[in-house]
Amino acid sequence: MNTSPEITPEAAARDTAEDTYDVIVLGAGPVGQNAADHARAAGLTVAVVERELVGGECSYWACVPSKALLRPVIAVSDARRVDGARQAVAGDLDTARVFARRDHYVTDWDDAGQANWVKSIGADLFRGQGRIDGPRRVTVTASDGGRRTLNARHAVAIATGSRPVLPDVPGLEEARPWTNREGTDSSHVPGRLAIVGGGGVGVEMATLWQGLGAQVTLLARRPLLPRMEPFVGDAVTQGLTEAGADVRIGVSVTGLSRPDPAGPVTLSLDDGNRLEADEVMFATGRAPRTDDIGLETVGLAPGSWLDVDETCLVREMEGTWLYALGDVNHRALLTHQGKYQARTAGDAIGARAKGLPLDNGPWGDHATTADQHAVPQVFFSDPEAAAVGLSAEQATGAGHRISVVDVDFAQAQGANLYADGYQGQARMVIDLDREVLLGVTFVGPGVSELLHSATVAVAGEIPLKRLRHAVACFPTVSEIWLFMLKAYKS
Ligand SMILES: Cc1cc2nc3c(=O)[nH]c(=O)nc-3n(C[C@H](O)[C@H](O)[C@H](O)COP(=O)(O)OP(=O)(O)OC[C@H]3O[C@@H](n4cnc5c(N)ncnc54)[C@H](O)[C@@H]3O)c2cc1C
Ligand SMILES: NC(=O)c1ccc[n+]([C@@H]2O[C@H](COP(=O)([O-])OP(=O)(O)OC[C@H]3O[C@@H](n4cnc5c(N)ncnc54)[C@H](O)[C@@H]3O)[C@@H](O)[C@H]2O)c1
Repeated sequence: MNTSPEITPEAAARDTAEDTYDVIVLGAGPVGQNAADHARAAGLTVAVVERELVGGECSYWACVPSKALLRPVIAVSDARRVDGARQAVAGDLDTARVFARRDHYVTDWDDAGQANWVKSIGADLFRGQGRIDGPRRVTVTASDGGRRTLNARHAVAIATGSRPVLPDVPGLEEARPWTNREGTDSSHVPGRLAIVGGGGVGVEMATLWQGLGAQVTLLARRPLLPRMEPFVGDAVTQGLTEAGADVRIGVSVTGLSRPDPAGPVTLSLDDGNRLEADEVMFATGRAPRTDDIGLETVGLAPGSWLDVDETCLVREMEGTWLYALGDVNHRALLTHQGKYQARTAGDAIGARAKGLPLDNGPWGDHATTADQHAVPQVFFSDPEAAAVGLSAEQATGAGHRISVVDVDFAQAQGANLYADGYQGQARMVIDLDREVLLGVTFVGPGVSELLHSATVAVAGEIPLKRLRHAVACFPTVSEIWLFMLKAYKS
């Protein structure tokens, strides 16, 4: 792991002058990196501050390792759905190779490659804890205590991400629970794993660890994946159950105990039951990493999510200098959406710095309009879950007059050729006043790669009348579009 400080006390003492950059980016996750890239492309000087690993949670303890671990699990499952191939995958997963694959994709938690990339775009990397110290000013404290002050001519972009939130239940500390970190960096399969929380992290972790051979119990207060259409959670619950996991809905943990640190952990549940496991993981949501970044020095509440406008400027701030990108603005806790915000804001910072007019009306170059209308999301569960835009409930809640079209994938021959007895469902939510799509949801094997077609249709506000002319190839899973559009017309 490369976390060595680049600012030694000697270096700090040598360089007493304060450094001034056009833009300072706090946090070098995928979002901070994209903001830096676009600000550099606009010809601005950029300092990037990172306290842990360049690449952020996404590269080392979230998206990348989880998908590297999930892919073998889902690949085997997919093969088992195809007669003739099923017979060739009779054995267990080679967990050592699966973990080695993960280690490859996280570059053994060494960030040298990504740090070099930051330098290659002409930005300066400062390793240490960044804190805002009044308007347009950031101090960086390295792990050896060296301090440096950076001034920003034009902008400070906060891209410090989020951390897991654990419920305040008795025995939490003694239980030494896993979070997304241990759930993605462990190289040992626990015999019994209890996972608390039925959102994206809980569902993917249950899929993954059950697939790797643990006996998983997933404890969720509400039906799984509650932000998606209800049929998604039902299908994913069925998939997990068929894989051998014990999925319990409507259950909360009231206490934990692990008297022997080397022994099992016991969970007390609000239904009166107790559950013994070798490890317990909490996947109960996220909090912004804004508690120790000096927000109080500019009149903002430490630890708060940061409310932003369409260019990602923090709303409660005077002037046009403070931006909040990615998880910290709570728009959509997704890497791709944070990167979209970073590209947009980076370009807006460039335009503002040059005094150019902003193109920040709906769908303009400097507006994150898709955050409101067309956020795509894939959960790599088995079956996969994919959605973009609004669910039927969200659309109705937002005051749209809608029509809902539900179609079973079994109708599409392409789906059946993809997986024998393909089980999956699709839904379109249509704005009846404009005859465009407000949202699309798919659940089924392989639907992750189908989602972008729906994202294009929703973001492009393509009239359904025109969508009919976008012909899906025979025989592909995409033929579902034909059946959805036909069901709407009839
Ligand atoms: C298990 C899991 C799986 C996920 N899978 C997916 C997925 O498949 N697809 C997807 O789109 N999203 C996924 N997500 C969500 C995704 O990880 C986040 O949305 C994404 O990491 C946000 O990027 P970011 O750059 O805002 O924050 P981060 O990736 O968290 O990066 C922030 C960086 O800022 C640094 N930092 C924080 N404070 C300071 C400071 N004061 N000074 C200097 N540096 C600081 C941190 O060290 C970190 O490197 C997943 C999340 C989890 C937990
Ligand atoms: N493939 C992907 O794109 C992907 C994968 C994983 C996570 N993510 C993103 O990361 C973010 C964090 O995911 P997450 O699953 O940690 O959070 P989440 O907020 O999506 O889900 C947490 C769940 O835990 C439940 N919960 C909260 N407190 C609880 C308690 N005490 N006991 C039982 N249940 C409790 C909540 O009701 C909620 O359903 C999400 O926004 C998600 O979209 C994305």
